[in-house]
Amino acid sequence: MNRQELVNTIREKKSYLCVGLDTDISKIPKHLLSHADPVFAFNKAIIDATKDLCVAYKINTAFYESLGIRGWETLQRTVEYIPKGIFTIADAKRGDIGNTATQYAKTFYETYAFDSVTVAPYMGKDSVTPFLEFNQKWAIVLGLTSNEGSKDFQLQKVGNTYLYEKVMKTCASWGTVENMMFVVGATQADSIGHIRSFLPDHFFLVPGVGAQGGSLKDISEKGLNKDGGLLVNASRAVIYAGNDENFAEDARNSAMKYQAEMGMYLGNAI
Ligand SMILES: O=C(O)c1cc(=O)[nH]c(=O)n1[C@@H]1O[C@H](COP(=O)(O)O)[C@@H](O)[C@H]1O
Repeated sequence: MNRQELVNTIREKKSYLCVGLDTDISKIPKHLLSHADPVFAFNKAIIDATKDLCVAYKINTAFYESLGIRGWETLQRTVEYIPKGIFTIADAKRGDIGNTATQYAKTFYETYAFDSVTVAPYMGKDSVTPFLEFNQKWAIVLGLTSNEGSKDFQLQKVGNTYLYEKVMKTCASWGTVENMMFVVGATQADSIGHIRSFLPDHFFLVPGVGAQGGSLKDISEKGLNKDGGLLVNASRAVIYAGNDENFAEDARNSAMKYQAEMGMYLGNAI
């Protein structure tokens, strides 16, 4: 999917919600366990219940890889089930030397046909640029992450500048606003305005609302740009909003609350 199509979808749906399919087989309602592929049965119901409210789905590959070959089959079924016109993210956080990075890019862009993959930039230019060489595909580079450990490296200063800022500016120079996005955690609301000042046009993938406590209001007020420019992810807060026969309806109600709030913020911004 290209940038303009994503922006149009955000405008049409009045939403920048990304639903995170971090589906843990031990957390899905027990009645689904009799299905041939219980995780897919769960994902299918969640997608059916939320597809009109969100503009992206993020599949965290760890939850699938941990199940071995069955997990990869579920991942494939799930990504193929996501309706065309909804942006797909393989949250795989890959990062390796050039020829290996190219294989990772092919895995997620070609074999599984995702629009994008999350990339850890620690190994530098030749670990990131292979993800930029595919038409209408996106590298989503870790910028300032939502977790406690972001203090260990990202929020250390190199000279007068935070390391995350140096990394984001350097990575941005390798790509364009058409093939690169950045992860900025919703728990980093104090910094998102500053990040927007030096990256005015990039899309940010913002995880950390819901279970991690980030404020949708704060990050929206500081992070939205004229094109939307945000994909705000909620995983557990949507997919595990309920845990019985009504789980899909509960997920829909949770997604609807986020979408309604986003509609309000978008109204002022784009
Ligand atoms: O790249 C990510 O998606 C990511 C980056 C980050 O800084 N923080 C973060 O939580 N994530 C992912 O976003 C999702 C958050 O899930 P919930 O906290 O359940 O909404 C998980 O899949 C995390 O792996």
